Amino acid sequence: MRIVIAADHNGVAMKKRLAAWLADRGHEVDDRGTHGGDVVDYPALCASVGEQVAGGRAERGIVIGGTGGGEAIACNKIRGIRAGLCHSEFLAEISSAHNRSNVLVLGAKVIDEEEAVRITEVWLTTPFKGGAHQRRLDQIAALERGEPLA
Ligand SMILES: O=P(O)(O)OC[C@H]1O[C@@H](O)[C@H](O)[C@@H]1O
Repeated sequence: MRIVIAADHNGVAMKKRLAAWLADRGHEVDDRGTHGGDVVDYPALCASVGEQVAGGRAERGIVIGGTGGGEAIACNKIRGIRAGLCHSEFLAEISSAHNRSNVLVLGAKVIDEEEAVRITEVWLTTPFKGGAHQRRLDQIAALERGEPLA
């Protein structure tokens, strides 16, 4: 799978750990930065990841921040992105099974690197359930297009 990843200054070490773990598992990793310790603003990183995924150039995206709260808001502004902020394996499972999230958001101030690996594994391997969840995703897509819901 081609996976695009980014982090702000809070998540550089966690991004490095996840990128190595993903590469070890055979994924192609597109690292969009940031790479150093300087403070950066996360919205452009979120846009970079989101545009790659929404444009079909990556199958999934991962964004790491401090809490991930701002990153989730920013990622979900990109049309076609369903970003899930997941700080447990349960949340990751539901995010994939129900929400078919195509971007995983993590907070490096909330979870440690080993938790991040476990959460990512669950998120990547849990299949979407479809059914009623697809109907709800279709409704979300209609909201995104500015269409009224019945
Ligand atoms: O590290 P500072 O700049 O204080 O705060 C940025 C973080 O605040 C949260 O919205 C995001 O998770 C972002 O990473």
